[in-house]
Amino acid sequence: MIAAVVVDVPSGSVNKTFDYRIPVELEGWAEPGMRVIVPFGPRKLQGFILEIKEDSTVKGMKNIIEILDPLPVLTSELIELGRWLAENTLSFYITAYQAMLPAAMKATYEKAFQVLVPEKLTDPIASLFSANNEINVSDITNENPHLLKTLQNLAKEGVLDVVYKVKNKANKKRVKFVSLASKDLAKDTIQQNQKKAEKQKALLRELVNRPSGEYPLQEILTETGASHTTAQTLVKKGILHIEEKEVYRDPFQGRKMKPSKPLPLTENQENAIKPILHSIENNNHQTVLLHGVTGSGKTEIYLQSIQSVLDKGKEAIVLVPEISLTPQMVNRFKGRFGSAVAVLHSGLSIGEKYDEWRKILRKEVSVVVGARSAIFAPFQNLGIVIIDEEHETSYKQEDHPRYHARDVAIWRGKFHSCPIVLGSATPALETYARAQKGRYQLAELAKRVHSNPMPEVTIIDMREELKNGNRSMFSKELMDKLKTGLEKGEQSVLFLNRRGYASFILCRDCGYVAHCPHCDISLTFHKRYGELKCHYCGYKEGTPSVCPSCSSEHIRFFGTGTQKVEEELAKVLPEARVIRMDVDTTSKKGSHEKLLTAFENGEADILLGTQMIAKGLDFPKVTLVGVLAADTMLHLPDFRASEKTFQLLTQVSGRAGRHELEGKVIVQGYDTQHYSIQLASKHDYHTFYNHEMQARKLHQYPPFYYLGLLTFSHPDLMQVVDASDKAATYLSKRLSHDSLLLGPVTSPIARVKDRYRYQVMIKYKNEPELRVWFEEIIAHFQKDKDIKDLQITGDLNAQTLM
Ligand SMILES: Nc1ncnc2c1ncn2[C@@H]1O[C@H](COP(=O)(O)OP(=O)(O)OP(=O)(O)O)[C@@H](O)[C@H]1O
Ligand SMILES: [Zn+2]
Ligand SMILES: [Zn+2]
Repeated sequence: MIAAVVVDVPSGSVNKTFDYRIPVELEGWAEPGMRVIVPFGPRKLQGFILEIKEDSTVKGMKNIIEILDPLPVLTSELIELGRWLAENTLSFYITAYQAMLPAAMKATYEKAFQVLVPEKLTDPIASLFSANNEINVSDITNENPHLLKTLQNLAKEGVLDVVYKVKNKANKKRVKFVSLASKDLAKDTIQQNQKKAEKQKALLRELVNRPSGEYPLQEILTETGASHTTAQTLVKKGILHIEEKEVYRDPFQGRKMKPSKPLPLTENQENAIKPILHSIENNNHQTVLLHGVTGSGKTEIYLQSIQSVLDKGKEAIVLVPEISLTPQMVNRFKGRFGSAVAVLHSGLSIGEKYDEWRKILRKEVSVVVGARSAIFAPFQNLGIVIIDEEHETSYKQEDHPRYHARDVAIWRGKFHSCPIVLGSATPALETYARAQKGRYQLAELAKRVHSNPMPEVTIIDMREELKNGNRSMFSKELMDKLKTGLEKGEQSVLFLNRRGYASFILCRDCGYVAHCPHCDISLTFHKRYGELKCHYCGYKEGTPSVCPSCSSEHIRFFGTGTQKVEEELAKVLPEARVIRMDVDTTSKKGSHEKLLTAFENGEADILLGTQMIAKGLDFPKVTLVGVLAADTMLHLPDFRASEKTFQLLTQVSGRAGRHELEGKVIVQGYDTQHYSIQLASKHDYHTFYNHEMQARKLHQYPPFYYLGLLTFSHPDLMQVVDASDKAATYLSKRLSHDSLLLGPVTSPIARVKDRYRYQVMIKYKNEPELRVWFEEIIAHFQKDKDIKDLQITGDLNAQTLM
């Protein structure tokens, strides 16, 4: 039998399957979807069997060396999905398949020298191989590049051999345990009064004082302050034993989950869940947009839909944006479905992720809650996919393969004839437009559960505050409300929008922000050249020293950090207990959860934070939400700036007054007249939608046009300019006249890691050949040996241009 294998070489010329013979001893075992190790040139590579067939026309076929999996890790559905994914995202097949699997299953490769003719080796080389017949190349290069040359020469002479090894990343969790070789020996060592070895003695004393047995090495080291080297020294002296053992990983070990029962649905919820249940019962595919205001009970609808899927013996995937994948969120699903739930998110270690994923493959769970890549969960009887906060940009992967989880979900929904539910209080414009056209079914929840009102929003113009002599970052009203909240023992959330920090200039007196005259986006400030620049069309102008609109000198770069806000709070409200949540305070594993739990338990009065506190939080005692600098994001060089601002303000406001206590929101900003701020304060999605659609139509942006984007990067600016120029010319000859070609221009991020970046943008409605042209361009430059280091990425449906 023959296996068609796609191998782990992400390159254009290898982007196909290769035929390998299945050796007799592996016949009957090999199946499509299994990982294998195959010879490829001089190397050994990991690959996936995509197909098993009777024969092949290939001459001189080699044998499969090894099969890595007892069962296929890619189901036949995923094999098909991978093909579609690779083709539609302009990725290599191998990249698409690897994206579907946990990182632990990706191979790493090792090159090593092995001794062929030991007699010909002289010292010191011979001694290198004394312990083992083999040395990894990676072990040498770091320490001694000179030695590498010697070994390479020996390999040329045939004294050494070069072998390629495939490593599986550690799949099982291993922990080092330490024990004493003999207690007496340890005691003797402690007695010797050697001054230097204090740490060694401390370590031994710790173990002597404990009941004999093994202890996790890390625990002992932490306890005694000794280092790994100290422990190793004692092992060499024969006083200690260290042994690695396997332990089981459970990210939710020892965590208490509050069990929950289905709630009787409100009338609104009853209506909204109908189309979903209908699709489940009739086994037909349907995409349902669940548009429900914050606190309208969307989650309860998700839970009950999942229940009916489980009742039919099917499985469910729930996607949640990474930053709202909080323990609170997970508990809502674990509380209802208990151990039937697996969780996949980036906070887990590679191994924990792998373990959770295996539970899915082994059918030990039937619900998975996770971030973007959980859409590839290898369920075989999928009954529903729910995408919460469907408008979130993190559902689009901005690296190969550039897929959008929403598109993959719909593909799988068609395959399994099951519903896809897109939930949001602020659906993406594209999504709502499709619902209006009837391509998606629309279900709306216009009211909060129990009809408690949406919080009242007050907009404060900080220019006015400045005029009235208030130079602080808090408006008078926000200060007053913070104080009242403190007195009443209620909680407040302060939100600082950090996106767009210092990248544009703003007049503190009149709110003026420089815009491109051609593109309807703000100009980006480039400190190095002291100029303002448009990242879409290349327009530029000098930085003004006075405001062009009101001649004020208070024109400056905008930006304030959370830390500064915290300091200011300590000055003006010293009695308030503040928890600050930003990248700095949450970088340690588990700290995110700790801070939220502390706030939930009332250990603080104010939660101050960035984007990460905007979503999903459901705290009963929060009555006030303050938004500092609501408008910073409006000025990002992004055609979605208004949409993102509206979404964010709506989300943040939605954190207030979700339960018995009434909520209040104060939004501060400079450009407060902007429709996205005004309409968010009125909780008016529909007007916003209509307004924004007009703007998009006028400026030819999605959802009226798709954006195709080709990005070029190279360390040499001239190469990038030249290549992008050629590509633009190539495309301009082929594009239909309904399409628009923009550029080449520098990318919004003009240089990354010393590589210059240029882009060509195509706005198009229907361009069926575009994928082929992109592929041709990419292939053309790959063949050109002179510009070897040129990287080109293509995206047929770019979500952002940043
Ligand atoms: N039918 C119901 N009866 C009683 N309480 C309910 C019902 N449905 C939901 N709730 C409660 O109402 C609150 C808000 O619901 P939920 O968090 O699901 O809203 P949401 O629409 O997901 O909000 P957001 O988009 O802001 O996250 C929750 O505390 C939830 O337990
Ligand atoms: Zn001004
Ligand atoms: Zn422009």
